[in-house]
Amino acid sequence: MTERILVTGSSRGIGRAIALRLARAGYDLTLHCRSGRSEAEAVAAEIAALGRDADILQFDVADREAARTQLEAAIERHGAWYGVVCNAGLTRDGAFPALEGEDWDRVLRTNLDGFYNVLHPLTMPMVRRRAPGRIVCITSVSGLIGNRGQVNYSASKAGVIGAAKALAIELGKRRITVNCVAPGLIDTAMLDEHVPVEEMLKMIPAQRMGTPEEVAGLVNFLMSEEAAYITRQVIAVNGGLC
Ligand SMILES: NC(=O)C1=CN([C@@H]2O[C@H](COP(=O)(O)OP(=O)(O)OC[C@H]3O[C@@H](n4cnc5c(N)ncnc54)[C@H](O)[C@@H]3O)[C@@H](O)[C@H]2O)C=CC1
Ligand SMILES: CC(C)c1ccc(C(=O)O)c(O)c1O
Repeated sequence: MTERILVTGSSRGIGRAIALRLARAGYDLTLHCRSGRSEAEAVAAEIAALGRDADILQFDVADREAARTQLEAAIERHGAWYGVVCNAGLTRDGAFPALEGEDWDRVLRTNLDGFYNVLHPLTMPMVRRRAPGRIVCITSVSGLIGNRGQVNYSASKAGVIGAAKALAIELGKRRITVNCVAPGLIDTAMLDEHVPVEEMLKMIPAQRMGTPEEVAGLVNFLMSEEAAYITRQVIAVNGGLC
């Protein structure tokens, strides 16, 4: 049977590129969105045109109950996933003195709690498959070195890196790898208006933004059999930014 991979936040941007890349590599997909149902359906149609299957889940990753209910129901339908890409995430940028509690909470609830809310219901079913598995978390250069105006976001992504490294230890013996991909500045429609793109370009040796497809290529490799001995790592895709 074809292996199936869940990609959260795959209706657009980096998540969409990852889903399409994985479909081209021969996997079936579970797409996921919060509100962009019609965009997710368009991605599913592209995947069907590639000859692969795609179903769609819709929930807020910050909503623990909704995530568990939907994920457990999907496992009932098609069994545990071979792979999971925790990609859904958001920014609410602002200089720290001006950062509202709401901006802190929203970013931490989505990016860090989302790790628990999505992966906790899936991990034991993955273990019970008694087969290799793959977990990839999309973090950020912000989680590695911090970034001005992103105290909340940097904390959330650094938290995910710590969580992923710990989970990699717990799952290592089960042949389930857990890695982080840390993109730098990637050209998506949703780059926060506060991100000083021109300033950042000066610090990037490659002198350009990355593309979602360049992130997707690495995720595809980490999903492959060839990557079985790579776990507990954070791999950057950032044009040399750090
Ligand atoms: N664009 C960039 O320069 C960089 C992006 N990243 C990370 O890459 C990932 C994807 O980002 P992009 O594609 O650029 O952004 P995007 O905004 O285009 O895509 C994010 C996706 O996550 C979903 N999402 C956000 N909050 C959600 C929630 N509470 N529940 C369910 N889904 C939710 C959105 O609906 C969207 O589909 C994020 O984790 C982001 O932090 C990391 C480094 C750089
Ligand atoms: C500082 C990093 C490169 C960054 C910048 C902007 C966004 C965004 O607006 O989504 C990110 O997610 C980042 O990780």
